[in-house]
Amino acid sequence: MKGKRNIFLIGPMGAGKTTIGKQLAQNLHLEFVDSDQEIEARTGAPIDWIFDIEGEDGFRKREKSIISELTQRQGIVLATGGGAVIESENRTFLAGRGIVVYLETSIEQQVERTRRDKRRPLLQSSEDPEATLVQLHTERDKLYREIADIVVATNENSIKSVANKIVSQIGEG
Ligand SMILES: Nc1ncnc2c1ncn2[C@@H]1O[C@H](COP(=O)(O)OP(=O)(O)OP(=O)(O)O)[C@@H](O)[C@H]1O
Ligand SMILES: O=C(O)C1=C[C@@H](O)[C@@H](O)[C@H](O)C1
Ligand SMILES: [Mg+2]
Repeated sequence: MKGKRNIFLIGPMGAGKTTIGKQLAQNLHLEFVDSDQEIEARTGAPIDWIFDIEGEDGFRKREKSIISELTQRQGIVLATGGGAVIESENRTFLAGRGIVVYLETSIEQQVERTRRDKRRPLLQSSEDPEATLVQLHTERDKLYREIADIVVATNENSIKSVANKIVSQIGEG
């Protein structure tokens, strides 16, 4: 059934997965879910605390369990964490259970959009956030592309126009 399909947004920090995901869910009358927010709600602690106390490994275990669960739902727009694609089982679930949309953004935009945010420990702990973003892009771009059904640039476009672009590309517009 058409209304039951899922849309999974992937891409780096600051690509707009959370922001655009909310708009897209509204446009398509689907439920919006954000894996980072679900992890925080269930753990009862913000992401930077989880990283401090359990390390990145602990966070990735929680993320794996959430992605496995959320991708079994139907009719959702899921904004994933920027590093969700690192884990091969997450890639399998995302690719197999919905339409995967890679939101692509320049490093400059990522730097700008994440500058004021204090909830991204990989950038907070870095002396050179731009270099960290370049490094992450080098490691992850191929993983995003491996599972993406469509790739959408979010650089110059407003949130609404990116959401509209996704709707027309996935064929519901
Ligand atoms: N197309 C856009 N135009 C202008 N601002 C944007 C756009 N997309 C996102 N932003 C802004 O950039 C910031 C980061 O966006 P957002 O939190 O949605 O990114 P994200 O991909 O969910 O990142 P993360 O992986 O860290 O969760 C927000 O303040 C948001 O309002
Ligand atoms: O790119 C990443 O590895 C991360 C992105 C965020 O969405 C969070 O999931 C967390 O800060 C890690
Ligand atoms: Mg987000």
